[in-house]
Amino acid sequence: MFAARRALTGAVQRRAFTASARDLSKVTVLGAAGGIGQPLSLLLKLNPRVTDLALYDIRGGPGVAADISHINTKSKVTGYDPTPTGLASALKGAEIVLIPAGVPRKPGMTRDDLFNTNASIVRDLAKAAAESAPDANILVISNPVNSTVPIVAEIFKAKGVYNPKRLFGVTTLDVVRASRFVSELKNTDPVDENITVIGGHSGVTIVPLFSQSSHPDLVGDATLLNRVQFGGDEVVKAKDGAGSATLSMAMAGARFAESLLKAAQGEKGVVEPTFVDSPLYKDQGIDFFASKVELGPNGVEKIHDVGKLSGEEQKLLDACLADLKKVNISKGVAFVAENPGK
Ligand SMILES: NC(=O)c1ccc[n+]([C@@H]2O[C@H](COP(=O)([O-])OP(=O)(O)OC[C@H]3O[C@@H](n4cnc5c(N)ncnc54)[C@H](O)[C@@H]3O)[C@@H](O)[C@H]2O)c1
Ligand SMILES: O=C(O)C[C@H](O)C(=O)O
Repeated sequence: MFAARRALTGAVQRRAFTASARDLSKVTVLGAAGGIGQPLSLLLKLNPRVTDLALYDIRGGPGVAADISHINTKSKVTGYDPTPTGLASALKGAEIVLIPAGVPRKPGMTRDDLFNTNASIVRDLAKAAAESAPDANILVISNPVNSTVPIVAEIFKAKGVYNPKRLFGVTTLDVVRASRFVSELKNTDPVDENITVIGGHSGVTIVPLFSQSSHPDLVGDATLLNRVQFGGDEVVKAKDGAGSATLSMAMAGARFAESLLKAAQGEKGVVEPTFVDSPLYKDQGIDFFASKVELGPNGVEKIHDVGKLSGEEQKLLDACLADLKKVNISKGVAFVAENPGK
């Protein structure tokens, strides 16, 4: 009798927890007044799954929040400045933290050239997140993603709160671009194109797998491959000194956040390629890798392996792995070891 009552109470409590998790989804954007931050915040305000939107920036957070808060959707919007409690308040209770804070490229720069500035920005924001939102899903947008994600991991490890299932490098823009570029070539609707992109998020570490799409004939199309791998450069060049992709990135970031929220709210089969702490190439010393990841209430549910590749794709993957190993990941890890910050 008592056991039955305990079981019932447990079930009710679990339901209550699930219901409250469903009802309350706080999303925090760090760098919310920037080129990505503003349209990203706008898209999140339009998402009915988001109940609380916290917008933080070193300048302009409250202004963007006041503007967006007039939009007639249900969520509550709050803006934060870097006051002594601003960042912690923005983070407290967040289910998802998106980080687009940092400087963008100018023509002639690689993403790696951003490392010196963005590494410490991401490190310090990661520290704040580890302290105020240790259980949140952290979505890293700031470049170079292949190095900034390991920085966040090192900080969370140092704080004793690292959960590899809740850290994501956002590579969705590569998938979005690949689908769009293929649809242009094949005269199809881009929403029907689902191109898997694996590896990382810069140059040769971006590896689209056309052999696994409905257009295997596109394997070996060097122009298309170059456009997917260097799509970011196309935008940097066109903006001519005014920054890099912001609007398409905002859409990609909002899509990834929506996928996480859907999965957290119980939807099954939500799969997105993303750069995560991955077992796939750890034996080669590569701790982070983007492949298709099934998302769930705990973040990463299942990491898919890369599947069958064509010979050409295998060569692209080999080049990607060499770059990830040689430069990107270890650079982030070494940065935190040498510059632990305050
Ligand atoms: N992952 C991707 O696919 C992808 C795509 C596009 C851009 N990016 C990267 O996103 C980053 C942001 O790009 P952007 O175009 O929005 O740049 P931006 O300069 O327009 O905006 C950056 C914002 O970050 C803020 N900021 C700087 N330091 C901060 C800190 N310590 N705390 C909080 N906010 C801080 C700035 O005030 C600014 O509002 C860049 O590093 C860029 O390379 C990544
Ligand atoms: O290209 C950049 O520097 C920004 C971003 O990573 C992109 O792919 O557009």
